[in-house]
Amino acid sequence: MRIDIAAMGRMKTSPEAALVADYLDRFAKTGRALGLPPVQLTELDDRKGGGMAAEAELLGRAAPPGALLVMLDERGEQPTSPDFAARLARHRDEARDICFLIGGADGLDPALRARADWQISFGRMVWPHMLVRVMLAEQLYRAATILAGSPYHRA
Ligand SMILES: C[S@@+](CC[C@H](N)C(=O)[O-])C[C@H]1O[C@@H](n2cnc3c(N)ncnc32)[C@H](O)[C@@H]1O
Repeated sequence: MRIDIAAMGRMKTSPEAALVADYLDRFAKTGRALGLPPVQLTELDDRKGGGMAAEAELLGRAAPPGALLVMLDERGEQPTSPDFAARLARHRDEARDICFLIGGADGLDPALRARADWQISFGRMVWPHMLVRVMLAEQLYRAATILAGSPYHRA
């Protein structure tokens, strides 16, 4: 199994970048004993400014062939953290690769969204894509702690 995040835009040195690195590091450490691999983050730039369609092309190419495509979108499902953890464990047990896709300022192209195996929303409000990376990294770490039975997730 591999777990990827493919996201539009490059994070410079910033509080968001530090948080993403910290949560992904914690995920790697907690996930090791659970058979969950470290997350690979791919940052994508559309230098030619080709819009959503060009971004969709880049995001689609960044996903490993055959990976489950999980798209972050405010119109998606809103799973609970334990549901998210259970789904992660299911795909680990199936040895299925997972690729999370996060759009840029204009969002994910509808044609790309039509290819999603799962669309996840962090609420109906729109968040800046860099914060969505932080939230996803935190939820991955939270999922690992839930699967490990550690007390981080108290709900
Ligand atoms: C600034 S948002 C783009 C918003 C865009 N106007 C749209 O309609 O999709 C950039 C990216 O952040 C992610 N995102 C923003 N809000 C989200 C939310 N509430 N839940 C999940 N992902 C979200 C999505 O991947 C989105 O493509």
